[in-house]
Amino acid sequence: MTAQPVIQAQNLDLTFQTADGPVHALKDVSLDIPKGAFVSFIGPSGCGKTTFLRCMAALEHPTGGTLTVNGMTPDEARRSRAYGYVFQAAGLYPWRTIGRNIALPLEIMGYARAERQQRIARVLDLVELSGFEKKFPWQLSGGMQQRASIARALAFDADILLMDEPFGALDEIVRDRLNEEVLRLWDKTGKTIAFVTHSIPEAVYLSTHIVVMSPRPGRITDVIESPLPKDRPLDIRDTPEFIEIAHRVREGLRAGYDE
Ligand SMILES: Nc1ncnc2c1ncn2[C@@H]1O[C@H](COP(=O)(O)OP(=O)(O)OP(=O)(O)O)[C@@H](O)[C@H]1O
Repeated sequence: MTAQPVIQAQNLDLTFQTADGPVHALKDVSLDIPKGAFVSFIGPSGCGKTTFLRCMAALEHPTGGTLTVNGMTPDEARRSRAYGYVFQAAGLYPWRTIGRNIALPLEIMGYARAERQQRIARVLDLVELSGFEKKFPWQLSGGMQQRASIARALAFDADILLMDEPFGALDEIVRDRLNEEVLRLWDKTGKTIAFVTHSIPEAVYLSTHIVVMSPRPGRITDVIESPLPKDRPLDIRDTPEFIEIAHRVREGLRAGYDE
């Protein structure tokens, strides 16, 4: 990885203290994420993918090692709104319209009304939800709600987007479409994206870098730099190059299980 890292983890360690004893969630995790990369984290349940993402967002605090986000501590990065965060569930407030859901972080940050309106229109256009501003979340399909939640994360124009299994709950056809849309969005905006998934095809289709993790304790076992071109139609998944990368990811996951 040659470009200046936007996220840099060195020997990161995190142990949760629980009633049942310590849980070693991350062990000796070192990773550089270059600017503009699309990095997927894949690994079995409990290997620390979400915990790692939450560390980047300053929602968890490592018990060892160092982590910088845009050259700052995660706490500083959070205060300077360096990232947007998209959760597993869309997490929209049901009593607010889509527009007012997107407006909420902008209101908290003190943007004036005209600026808020401009930004809402721009991000709704980016996720192809123009015209849905006045709808309530329950009037939208699951996929549309997830797009609205991405729009909310994009509204304050952070350089980094942290996405925790955003499409896990959706059917495959909708997921395919949203995968295409996220790639288009990434290409258009040049953001750095860290993306957690359980799906090998999703990880391979989306990423410039695939980080394979293994559990107990959670650590990185492989980082695969994708040779696939940036322009990726969905049927790239049938090419030998794609299948070869998927195979390497699967082998990495299997190795983690066998240890
Ligand atoms: N707040 C917490 N307190 C105690 N243990 C935790 C906490 N958060 C996570 N863990 C534990 O840390 C480990 C890693 O959890 P994490 O949610 O990061 O895994 P994951 O790879 O994202 O899993 P999944 O794919 O199921 O979402 C697990 O053993 C989990 O039980």
